[in-house]
Amino acid sequence: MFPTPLATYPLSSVNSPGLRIKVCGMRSDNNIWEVAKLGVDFMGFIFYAKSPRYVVPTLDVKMLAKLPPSILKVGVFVNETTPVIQQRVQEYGLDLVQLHGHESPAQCAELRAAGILIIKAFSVGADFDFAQVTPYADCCNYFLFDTKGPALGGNGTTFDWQLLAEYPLSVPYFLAGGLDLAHAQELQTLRLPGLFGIDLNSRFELAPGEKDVGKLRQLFQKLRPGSNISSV
Ligand SMILES: O=C(O)c1ccccc1N[C@@H]1O[C@H](COP(=O)(O)O)[C@@H](O)[C@H]1O
Repeated sequence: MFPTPLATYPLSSVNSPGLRIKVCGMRSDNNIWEVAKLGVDFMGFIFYAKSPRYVVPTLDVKMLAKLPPSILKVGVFVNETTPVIQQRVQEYGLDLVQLHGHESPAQCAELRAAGILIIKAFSVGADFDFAQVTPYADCCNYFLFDTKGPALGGNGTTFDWQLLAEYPLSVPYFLAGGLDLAHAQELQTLRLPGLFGIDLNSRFELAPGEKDVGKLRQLFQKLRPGSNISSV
């Protein structure tokens, strides 16, 4: 069901056999470390200068290298050039890139040919058509479905998740857009074809880029009861 990604990353490199959890928009050392202790599977860093979560001025590359390899580091880019993405991947030791703009299938293929693993994001509105996703199926490792809104990401609003009940492809995807603690119960029972993980961002913040670790812990405890969330 999940051919490319799980072949690339053995299951043992991911903490949970259930829904994978990505926490995105991390910026500061202490906060990164505290979130790491929760047992997050993917951690996202935003390399988009117009975002309030832009990471370049605050991120310590050496600190990032100390994260356990079980936490996959995702660089989030918006309409960035291939050479810049490649440079950031090398510089920060990123495991995957999340392309959150209007990147073409050709650019995804180019990055993939360079050995880079790709999460391609799509903005979902009421009129969403999976036909726009199909050309990306052969060149991306994961998809991410976010809510269409005024900003290209980080809008903090949800979309109708049942639109994904019609998902016709085999590429696994992350559910994103305004996920909050209040969704815990719904997420526990959510069954959608291809759903691989969830992406937590602005609804778990004290300030842009500063995650509320207590609130995140509550969600982890609800989604992963009985797991040791402070094992790092
Ligand atoms: O968070 C941002 O500032 C951001 C900016 C540009 C592109 C993506 C961004 N974040 C991504 O947006 C989604 C949804 O976030 P939210 O839960 O609605 O706040 C998430 O995938 C982030 O990775």
